[in-house]
Formats: sequence, C-alpha cells, structure tokens
Amino acid sequence: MGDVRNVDVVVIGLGVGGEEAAGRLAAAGLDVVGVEHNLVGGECPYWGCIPTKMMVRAGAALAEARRIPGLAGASTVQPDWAPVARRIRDEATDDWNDKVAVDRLTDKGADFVRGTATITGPGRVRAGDQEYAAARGLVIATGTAAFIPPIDGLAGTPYWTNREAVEAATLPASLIVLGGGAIGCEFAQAYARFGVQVTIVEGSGRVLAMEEPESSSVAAQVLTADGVTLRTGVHAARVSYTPGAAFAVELTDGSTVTGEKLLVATGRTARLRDLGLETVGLDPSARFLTTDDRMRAADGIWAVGDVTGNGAFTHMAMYEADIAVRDILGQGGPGADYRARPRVTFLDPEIGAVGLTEQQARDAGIDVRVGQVPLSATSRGFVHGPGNEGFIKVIADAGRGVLVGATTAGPSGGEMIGALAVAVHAEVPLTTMLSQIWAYPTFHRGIGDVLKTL
Ligand SMILES: Cc1cc2nc3c(=O)[nH]c(=O)nc-3n(C[C@H](O)[C@H](O)[C@H](O)COP(=O)(O)OP(=O)(O)OC[C@H]3O[C@@H](n4cnc5c(N)ncnc54)[C@H](O)[C@@H]3O)c2cc1C
Ligand SMILES: NC(=O)c1ccc[n+]([C@@H]2O[C@H](COP(=O)([O-])OP(=O)(O)OC[C@H]3O[C@@H](n4cnc5c(N)ncnc54)[C@H](O)[C@@H]3O)[C@@H](O)[C@H]2O)c1
Repeated sequence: MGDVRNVDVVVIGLGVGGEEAAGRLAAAGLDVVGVEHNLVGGECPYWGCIPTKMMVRAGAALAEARRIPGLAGASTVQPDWAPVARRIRDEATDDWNDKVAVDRLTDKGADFVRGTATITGPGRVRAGDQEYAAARGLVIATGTAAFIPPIDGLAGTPYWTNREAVEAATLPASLIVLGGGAIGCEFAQAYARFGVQVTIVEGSGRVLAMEEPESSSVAAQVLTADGVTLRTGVHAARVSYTPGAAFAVELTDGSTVTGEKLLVATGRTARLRDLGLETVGLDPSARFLTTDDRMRAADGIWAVGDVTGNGAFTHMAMYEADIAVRDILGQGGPGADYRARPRVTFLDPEIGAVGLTEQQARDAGIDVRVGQVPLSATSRGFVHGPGNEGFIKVIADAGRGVLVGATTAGPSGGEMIGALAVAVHAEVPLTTMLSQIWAYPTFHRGIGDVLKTL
C-alpha cells in the first residue's frame, strides 16, 4: 500500500456524469482524480445512446425507402447490417477504445486512474494500491447495469444485454426481447427492419408502460407494422437454452416463444454494491442514492447520473453533474428541478415527452385539462403521408393556466418536444402560448392546434 495521496476531489465512475464533473472541476483548477474501471464515457457512447441511435437511423433509412412506392416511384431495399456494425465500430466506439475520451479528460487537467474505486471512509477512496484523501469530497457517478430478473433457468445462459446487442457484428435470424421499455422497443424496431424476427415479451399490459397510453398504442402499431410480435401482459416463467440451437422462453400463460438470441431489457440496476457506501453511513442495498437539490448524498459526497434514480438519461447525468460542480466550486445557481424532465424514445415515429403524464397529473391532484390531436390531422402530418403516425398531447393545470406535461409522437417527435419543454420549464402562461405564431406547415405548428383543444 502506497502513501495516501491528498487531492481535492475523487470522482468515482467516468461515464457521462463523472467525466463531465471531473473535467469541469479539473478545468476550474482543482486537484481531481477520476477513477474508471471500464471505458471513460460510460454506457452512452459505447453501448447506449450513440450506437443505438446509429442503428435507429439506419433502420429509419430503410423504412423511408420502403415508403417510396405511392409517394415517389419504386424502390428495392436490401438491408445489410455490415455498414451499421462498421459505423458502430469505427465512428461511435473506436472499437471500444476510450483513448480519445481519456485524453479529453486529462487535457483538462484531471488525473485518470484505470481501476475499481472503493470508498474506505469519509473523503477516502482506494483504487488499486493507492489510497486517496479528498479534501472537498467525492462524486459518485457509477451508473447502472442491466437488471437481470431472477427467472428460472436464465442465469448461466448466453443471454444478451444491451452490450451484446450493440456489439453484434452479424444479426441473428430471430430475437426474443424481454422487456418492452425504451431499450427493448428501440432494439426491436431496429433489428426487425433488418429482417430479424423479433418477439417482445412485456410483463405489463403495454409497451412503453411509463409513458402515456397513446404512446404505447402508437409504439405497438408501428412495431407490429415492422413485423415485431408483441406479447404483453405475460411474464417469462422459465428460460432454457440449447447450445448451438435456440432459446425457449416459457411464458406465464403457458405458451412458449423461441429465438436464436435472447435480449434482457427489463430495466437497470444502480452500481452501488461493493462501493463501500457503509463506510460513510450510506445504505449499500438502497436502489438509488437519494440527494438534496445540490446533488449531495451525504456530507462531502455528491451523486450524479443514473445512480440518483431521477431518470436514466444522458441529459440528466449532465444536468446533475453541472449542479454538483457548481456546488463543489461554491458557484451557487439553481438547484435540481425535475418538473420539466424531457425524454425521447427513438422509435420511428419518435416519442418525445416532458413533465407529467395525464395520470401522474391527476394523481398529483392537479385540475387537469387535456388537449390532443392526431398528427395526421395537422397540415404537416397530412402532407407527410406515409410514416405520419403520431399525436400531440398536452396536459394543462387549469388552475394555474400552464402546461405540466406533454407528449409529441411523430417523425420529428424528439424535436417537437423542445418547445413544450420550454413551456413546462418556464411555466409559460397558456394565454401567451395561444397568442404565439407557429410557422406553417411545420410539425411543431401542431402545438398551436392542440392548445386550441384544451
Ligand atoms: C441501450 C441504451 C440506450 C440508451 N439511449 C439513451 C438515449 O438515447 N438518450 C439518453 O439520454 N440516454 C440513453 N441511455 C441512458 C444513458 O446511457 C445513461 O443515462 C447514461 O449513460 C448515464 O450516465 P452515468 O454517468 O450516470 O452512468 P454510466 O454511463 O453508466 O457510467 C458509469 C461509469 O462508472 C463506472 N464504474 C462503476 N463503478 C465503478 C467503480 N467502483 N470504480 C470505477 N468505475 C466504476 C462504470 O464502468 C461506468 O463507466 C441509454 C442507455 C442504454 C443502456
Ligand atoms: N431513448 C432514450 O432516452 C433511452 C433509450 C434506452 C434506454 N434509456 C434509459 O434506460 C432505462 C432503462 O430502459 P429499459 O427499457 O431497460 O427499462 P424500463 O424500466 O423502461 O423497461 C423495462 C420493462 O421491462 C418490463 N419487465 C420487467 N421485468 C420483466 C419480466 N420478467 N418479464 C417481462 N417484462 C419485464 C417492465 O414491465 C418494463 O416495461 C430507461 O428507463 C431510460 O431511462 C433511454
């Protein structure tokens, strides 16, 4: 064991949130050590957002080409996964090499340590043989891993998580997807568009169960149109695997689905075990780290990103890292405010959402008014024709005359939500929004249409 090294801050985990925090604190002149046992950048660039959105983009190109008949002539589409796999290797992940990210961090002045960090006491961290004493404190940004449900027979089989599904250089003939949340649905549509026979098994009654029921309906409609088989309202009871052959998943209704590969996409679990949280009075068996609005989990401990449970999204990790950095540097500024949390499920159509769903608003006792239009009833949706599935839904607090939530599903659903995120965040009065001019014929002009239905 070497001498204890005195520093200002140790950042544990250098995914999106940790890299942002470590880089910013180092650039501000603090003595910062960042510890990462896998790849700097974390899940998003290597196995999450970026490579999956490259798949989605490729699948959308195929789908758009298939829409040419009836719109613009004839098309023959021959899907080929090779360019997608190549792009993921060459452009997204550098073949899962983080040299660029490590350089980006150390260029800002942070010290980088490749290893597993363990907290050994207040302000104390061990990584390998080195012990660190952090005068200002620790930032915990250890993220999440795929949650593997305790299904009989599953452990020990070569099931996939998002990592193997991103790394696949060739596609299986068939894929069972356990879980119909954002991960399951995005992979299912992208794979199906390249000819894979996909079956989603979703335990709850609908896919995208966290979103508006209308979002689930649109998702189910387009997934089915892409050839995905949906089995909702049933759980996997037992999994078996025959080497070299296939997976068989027995469902709670007695039926069985088979597939060459099995992707487990049943949620995420925060990486908090074995971190030494008990040495600083925190519960290592907690699902997430609870923080105050400055991202403080305890005295001298900040937590940011997926580990806080405030929304497992890259933009949330960046948002929380910014708050923690400002707090550590004593810069003040606004604390965490989750009212206008945006999210986009990158299906075709994209399903953007912000703030509360209708049910969440009703459960919160809000005097709810709902406005809704199908996208096909808007001018741009009508012009768009094939591929115009979607809708805009807004949730208003009638008492305060402001929006508290919205969903925008459509070809540019992820872009449309931006305007409504501003409205929810800034509590723009509905009267102001109703007097706004919306450019014609954009998709976002549909927001003007939907406001009139409130
Ligand atoms: C398939 C998929 C698609 C996604 N798509 C999107 C999307 O389109 N948009 C979006 O906003 N979000 C998306 N996400 C979510 C996004 O990837 C995460 O919210 C984001 O990566 C969280 O960042 P983080 O820094 O909290 O954690 P992570 O990115 O998980 O980083 C945590 C890091 O900590 C390291 N670590 C853990 N424990 C230790 C330890 N003890 N010592 C040292 N290092 C440690 C890990 O190796 C990891 O690199 C997606 C996720 C998945 C899985
Ligand atoms: N576009 C994006 O921003 C994006 C994309 C992917 C992931 N993410 C993030 O990653 C998080 C995790 O995604 P996810 O899809 O894994 O989780 P999720 O929690 O959104 O969905 C998991 C689904 O699996 C179902 N499920 C759980 N156990 C089951 C079982 N035994 N059998 C059948 N179904 C079961 C649940 O009912 C749920 O609907 C998301 O919540 C999101 O924050 C974001």
